[in-house]
Amino acid sequence: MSVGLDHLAAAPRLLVALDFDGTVAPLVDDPSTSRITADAAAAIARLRALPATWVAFVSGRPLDTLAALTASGPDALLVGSHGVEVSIRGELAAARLSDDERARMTRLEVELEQLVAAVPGAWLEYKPVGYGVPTRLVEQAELVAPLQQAARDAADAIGGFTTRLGKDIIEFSVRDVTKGDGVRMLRELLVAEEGGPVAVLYAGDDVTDEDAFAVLEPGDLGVKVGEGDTAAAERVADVDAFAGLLEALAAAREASAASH
Ligand SMILES: O=P(O)(O)OC[C@H]1O[C@H](O[C@H]2O[C@H](CO)[C@@H](O)[C@H](O)[C@H]2O)[C@H](O)[C@@H](O)[C@@H]1O
Repeated sequence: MSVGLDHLAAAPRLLVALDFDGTVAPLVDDPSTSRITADAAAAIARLRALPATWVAFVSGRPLDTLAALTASGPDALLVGSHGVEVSIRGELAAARLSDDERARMTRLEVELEQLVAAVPGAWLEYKPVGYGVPTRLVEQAELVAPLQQAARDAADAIGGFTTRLGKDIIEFSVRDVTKGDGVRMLRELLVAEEGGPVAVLYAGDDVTDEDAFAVLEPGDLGVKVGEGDTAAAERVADVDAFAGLLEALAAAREASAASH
């Protein structure tokens, strides 16, 4: 076990904040079929059962989808839509779009629908504060870059969109909020409730997770799942390896709790 995990195992208060796709659930072609692995689910259940230990999901997924995919109960801490939507133990902070935001989304929707219709295998994800254009199933790989550029141009022409390039997806949001904002909010919430510092483990696999790694503080640990540039201090190879890390953390924290 790394020094980082030892430290987290003994931390007086611990927040385990997890990205979903590519971190606890393997990437698949159809996002509706994504499932958290049994090993990750078991480790998360063990962590949740420990004192002063909280598990949150921080995802680009819409909040309702994230809640369903993580089988979240009333105690869940969820951040969806890359930080825009929040649900704290059932208390929902949904995104209320202004008339201007709604109008810009409608304009972009029309343009994106036309663009994906012209590229076999492309389709449109309709999200509460924007759209995703998944390209995983695009039949002709050479059409992906032009599609993404045309989608980017359409969003730029309308204005006011945050663009994110993820794994086989380009996404557009009318809100400039990030997963980093979500992690910061979760930490502040727990610090206020518990009256003391909270160590954070954040894990993620994609570029959007770098916003969360960027808000980590001394005593926290960032874990990058898979390849790619990262500011995270640790890296594991894949979803299964990360489930192993969660299991090791759960075991070490159980031992730490038993010794106090
Ligand atoms: O922040 P995350 O929990 O990682 O969610 C980010 C996006 O995840 C989904 O797309 C990704 O997973 C899909 C299913 O495995 C995969 O087909 C796609 O290539 C990945 O980019 C989801 O569809 C998006 O809406 C999320 O924003």
